[in-house]
Amino acid sequence: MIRFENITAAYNQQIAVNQVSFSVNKPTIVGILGPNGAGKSTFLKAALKLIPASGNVLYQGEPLAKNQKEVAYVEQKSAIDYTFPITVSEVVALGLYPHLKPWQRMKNHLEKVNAALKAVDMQDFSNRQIGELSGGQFQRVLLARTLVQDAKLIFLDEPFVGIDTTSEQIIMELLRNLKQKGKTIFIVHHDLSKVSDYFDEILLLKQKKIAYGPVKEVFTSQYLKEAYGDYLFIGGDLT
Ligand SMILES: Nc1ncnc2c1ncn2[C@@H]1O[C@H](COP(=O)(O)OP(=O)(O)OP(=O)(O)O)[C@@H](O)[C@H]1O
Repeated sequence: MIRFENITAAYNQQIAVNQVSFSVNKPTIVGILGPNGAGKSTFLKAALKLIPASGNVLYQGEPLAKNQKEVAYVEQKSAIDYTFPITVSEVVALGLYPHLKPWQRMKNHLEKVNAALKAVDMQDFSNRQIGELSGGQFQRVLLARTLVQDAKLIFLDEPFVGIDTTSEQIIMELLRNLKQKGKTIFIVHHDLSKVSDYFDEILLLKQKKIAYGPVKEVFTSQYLKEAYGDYLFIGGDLT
């Protein structure tokens, strides 16, 4: 379904992601894990060609670039300008623009935006400025933008940083529903305690691929030691 081939990226000639290849063959929730600076965010940006990179991404056998409509990407929160004067419903509507034709009626568009806001339990905030939201509320709005886009492939960079447990549960439940509907979701994540709960498969990264596969096969002390070194302690069984 989707194949990443030799994804490589560098900053100032310093390699950040080195020849990463793997395939996902069915709707899956994929966790991208690794220590600070491992190249997790860079891998997403390189795969989506948001930064100069080499390698290929094939979706259904075709270059992903030919299927831009099927890609939704939510960047790390720190990369977003909260002071930009835009309302919640306007942010969500941005997800529709790749699909919206000029003659399509506004009403339809508003219905979709409202339905997506309802799905993330943010319907009461539609006219708020984004600068007036909490971190978790804002993350839910970004997810609503992804929902209206109706993309097959969803890439989320650290969606749970700084958000409360309720928001995290709402988002995870939504992502599981999206998987049931045939979507594949990639999540850069750093909290190792939730791995078995959240993900079907994981990519363990430390510049190069340490391992990719089902959680049971990859979330092992041997691979974790390779990625994180000797000092990692999670406690109890890993899976
Ligand atoms: N814009 C940039 N310019 C130069 N170097 C960068 C840039 N962005 C990232 N790097 C470097 O590339 C490497 C990978 O960074 P990246 O942000 O992809 O890691 P990460 O695994 O997402 O880290 P974290 O868990 O800390 O968010 C790091 O050494 C980082 O310092």
